Amino acid sequence: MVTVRAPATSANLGSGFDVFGTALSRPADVVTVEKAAETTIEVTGVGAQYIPEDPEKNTVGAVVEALDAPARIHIDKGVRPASGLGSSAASAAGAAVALNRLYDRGLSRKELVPIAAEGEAVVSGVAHSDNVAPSILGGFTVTTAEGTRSVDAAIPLVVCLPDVAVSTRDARRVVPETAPMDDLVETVGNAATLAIGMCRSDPDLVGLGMDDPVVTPERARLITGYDEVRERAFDAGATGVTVSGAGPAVIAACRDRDRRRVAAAMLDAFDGAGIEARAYQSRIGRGSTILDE
Ligand SMILES: Nc1ncnc2c1ncn2[C@@H]1O[C@H](COP(=O)(O)OP(=O)(O)OP(=O)(O)O)[C@@H](O)[C@H]1O
Ligand SMILES: N[C@@H](CCO)C(=O)O
Repeated sequence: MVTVRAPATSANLGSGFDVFGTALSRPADVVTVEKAAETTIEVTGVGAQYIPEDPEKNTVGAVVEALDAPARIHIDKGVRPASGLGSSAASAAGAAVALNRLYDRGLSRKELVPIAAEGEAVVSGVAHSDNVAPSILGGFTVTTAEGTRSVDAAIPLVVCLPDVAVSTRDARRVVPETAPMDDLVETVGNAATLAIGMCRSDPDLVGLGMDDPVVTPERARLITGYDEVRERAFDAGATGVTVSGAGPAVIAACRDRDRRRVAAAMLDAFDGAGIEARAYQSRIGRGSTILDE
């Protein structure tokens, strides 16, 4: 038996659509696997009632197939589904790390990234790796067709999750098919700024680089209260604010001393819009961890 804690993640960070991701220090899924002749999946925890236990429909089923590793699997969800916090990816990442160990497949963490991404194709139609990569590797990750690069960074984050669901599949439908050259230039500049900020663990540069003129404005429309939440977070000291993943969670970078104030301001703004929410005072964290074997 192997048990793995797989963290929530935030993809995109504004300027890095389908490329950037960060592991969050909290929340997390806990995935336990045991060898079995046939694969079965049991899901408990936050939002478990919305998650299929059929291996064909759960992200973990695709990982089992890819590793040829049938197992009895228990997923204890800490990451709510359809949150923008890489819920589907956390389970897939945890299963990939756990099954690799259970069956002694000997794959490196980086080699497990495309395997876990197969699970994302099951739910969103695209095997994007920007959530599974940080959930497996930890830190700040950059994923391209050439593979994944990662760096540890110490950046305080606040993630505010409203009590509404947005599916990644739906949120991908509003992404523009093309972008004007000016927007492309702005996005490249922001993404490069953010990457330098991560390498220097500088929350000001990271926040500055989180702006995105192409994808985020379209997705923000799906989140009631987004503009107010963003403004209030900046007023409270956030250095950057954007949609987390496909939403509806909103993520802010800040300094340690401002984290509580930013969290309170974001919650208050959602409350003003009539939306219940919860805030995670988080930071960039480590990747999947084997808890027990
Ligand atoms: N193991 C799993 N954990 C969570 N959701 C799962 C899992 N397997 C299948 N799903 C399905 O995936 C969907 C949630 O995934 P989705 O990508 O929409 O949200 P998310 O992972 O929280 O968001 P994002 O990718 O934007 O961070 C739900 O429909 C859920 O039923
Ligand atoms: N990059 C993906 C992440 C989903 O969490 C998207 O934004 O659709």
